[in-house]
Amino acid sequence: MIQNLIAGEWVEGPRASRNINPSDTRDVIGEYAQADAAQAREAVAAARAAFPAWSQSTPQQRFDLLDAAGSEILARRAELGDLLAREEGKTLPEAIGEVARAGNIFKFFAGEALRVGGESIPSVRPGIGVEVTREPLGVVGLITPWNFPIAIPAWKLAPALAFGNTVVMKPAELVPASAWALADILHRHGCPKGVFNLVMGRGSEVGAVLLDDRRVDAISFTGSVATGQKIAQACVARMAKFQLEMGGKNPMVVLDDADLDVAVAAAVNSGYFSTGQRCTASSRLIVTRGIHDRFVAALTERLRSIKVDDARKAGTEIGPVVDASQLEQDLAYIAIGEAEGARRVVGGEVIAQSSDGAPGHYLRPALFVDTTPEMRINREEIFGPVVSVIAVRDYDEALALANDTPFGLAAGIATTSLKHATHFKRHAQAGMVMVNLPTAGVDYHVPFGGRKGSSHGPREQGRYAAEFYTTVKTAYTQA
Ligand SMILES: NC(=O)C1=CN([C@@H]2O[C@H](COP(=O)(O)OP(=O)(O)OC[C@H]3O[C@@H](n4cnc5c(N)ncnc54)[C@H](OP(=O)(O)O)[C@@H]3O)[C@@H](O)[C@H]2O)C=CC1
Ligand SMILES: O=C(O)CCC(=O)C(=O)O
Repeated sequence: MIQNLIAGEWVEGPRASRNINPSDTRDVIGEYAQADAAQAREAVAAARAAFPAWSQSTPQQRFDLLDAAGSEILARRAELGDLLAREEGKTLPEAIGEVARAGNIFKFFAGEALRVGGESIPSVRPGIGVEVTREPLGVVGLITPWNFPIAIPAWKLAPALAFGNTVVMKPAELVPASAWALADILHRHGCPKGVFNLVMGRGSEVGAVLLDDRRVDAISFTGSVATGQKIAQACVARMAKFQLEMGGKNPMVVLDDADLDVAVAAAVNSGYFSTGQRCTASSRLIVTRGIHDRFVAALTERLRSIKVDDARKAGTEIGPVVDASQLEQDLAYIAIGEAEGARRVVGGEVIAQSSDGAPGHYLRPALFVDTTPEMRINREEIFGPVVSVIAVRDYDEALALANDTPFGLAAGIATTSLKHATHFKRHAQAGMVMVNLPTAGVDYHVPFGGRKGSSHGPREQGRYAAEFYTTVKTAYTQA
């Protein structure tokens, strides 16, 4: 059994879960310990006990740990990428890219540990000095999803540690291996006992402890809206700080003046790569009528030839869906789209096996046209390779529809018009806007997050991560 890390010790769980490869469901990656509530509480106690010393550690100590972890992750990107592709099902190049992203995130926050600063501001009263400093929060609980098994843990964990917090992390049950690799790396590089604790297990059990235990000062979560709402309620009830990154129904606008190749490439990447399982995926393509037919024809042709296969096979462009229940959700939405009167022009068929005959959760990427904004497929997050096209008259109608959603994570536009690109950047109601680029696949050193129902709390990543992982103190001194 592959163990949890609690108080610097590797510990068995009362149960174990099997980590299954979605490209070949006969392939069991390993048996991973599942912590129970009692072990989760032990992990919280360990993090609490480790906090005083870690919060007083020098920036050099934190830099050294994070920098060493980053170097190892980068050096092992091919091996860890293979593991990630095997447990989650994104393609090998995507998985290796994600591992590199995680390594770079550790390096970035190693630097941030050295840069934690403050301000000295003259008081409005004579003879008084004011200092503004940032302090760690205490114990931070990290609850992470399955779709970015190493990058999301990294972008929560690295800033938490850089700013002097101790951590209990609960990765998604479906993808324990990448999170375990992070724990192993930190442990071997001398992370002090209790500073980082890994508790793999069920959200309803292990996650629930993190939400309810008063010794946990803050929660950072990425996942579904439904779970995010539960987390918000639990944190508000005991006044814990929290940060939520949830779903998206991200629009990509394609205008008549767009470069067709650029628009199709951005749509394919945004909508279908990583099997559409990204909160930044564009699942609504809002297309003006002058380019609509050409765009749909070119996109359909590209999708007909796209290679859906084993995630780790050379040449695969789209891997499997992560598991049977997500595949069921994708198929249910395809049926809903058809029942709503949308026309499926390509894809949507289950493929039972890889090209080598391995049983997996494969789905041909689906495209709906003749859709209307009020259809459920245009309002709810599907989280699979299922995309719809909405035809519009002009830019103004496109912008209005792009913003007509309860979500606000990312929004894209394909256009050669500087006027429309500039206007869209200003008026898209989203946390991230992309011009002539996919909406998914973001940089690791700049803020990440959204508005409306997509996100709550301060931004993640880049310098802005300090807003969540520190608390500000204002000190007055009479000389
Ligand atoms: N925006 C995004 O980045 C993501 C969105 N999603 C959306 O969510 C849907 C469902 O995916 P799913 O993985 O079930 O998402 P969840 O929101 O259920 O899972 C995200 C994390 O929260 C944990 N969790 C679940 N329930 C609780 C709870 N009551 N208390 C504390 N933690 C909890 C999960 O644990 P565990 O899984 O181990 O039980 C996991 O670690 C997807 O189909 C997709 O639409 C999913 C992933 C990422
Ligand atoms: O698009 C990306 O690079 C990040 C997406 C993401 O964080 C998510 O899907 O949860």
